[in-house]
Amino acid sequence: MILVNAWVIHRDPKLWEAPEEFRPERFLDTAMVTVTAPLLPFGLGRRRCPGEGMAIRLMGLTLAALLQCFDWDVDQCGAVDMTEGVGLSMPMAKPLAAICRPREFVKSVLSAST
Ligand code: HEM
Repeated sequence: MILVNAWVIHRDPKLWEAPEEFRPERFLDTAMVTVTAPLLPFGLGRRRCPGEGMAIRLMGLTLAALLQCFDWDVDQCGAVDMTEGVGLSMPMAKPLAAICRPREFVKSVLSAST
């Protein structure tokens, strides 16, 4: 069996500028999201994730709906601790405690539909 170490590829400074920094804006450059980019969130080859198309289409919509419909808060200090824990799916070292409250327009939409 051959296992591809995506963790190492995603942190290779020869492939990525400042790989340890969270810089989502690097993907605004469409050259970064071609099939030849060293980015493997959905795996590779014959066992590559079959849900990729669905996930790509739904992620933006889901995130936009969560931001549009709810006000979000994290714990008292207002900052998210991004320290990585240990595990196959790279959990957070300290689980995120977030509070979401429906925005006013969501409450009225929901109460109108009952
Ligand atoms: C952000 C969303 C998702 C990510 C990052 C993701 C990532 C992955 C990865 C890394 C693999 C392993 C690929 C490999 O072995 O090389 C995988 C497998 C798989 N994914 Fe996803 N996935 C996502 C969403 C989905 C969705 C929405 C579905 C189904 C509706 C799905 C269904 C599957 C299935 C069935 C496999 C196993 C494929 C096999 O072993 O042949 N995934 N996914």
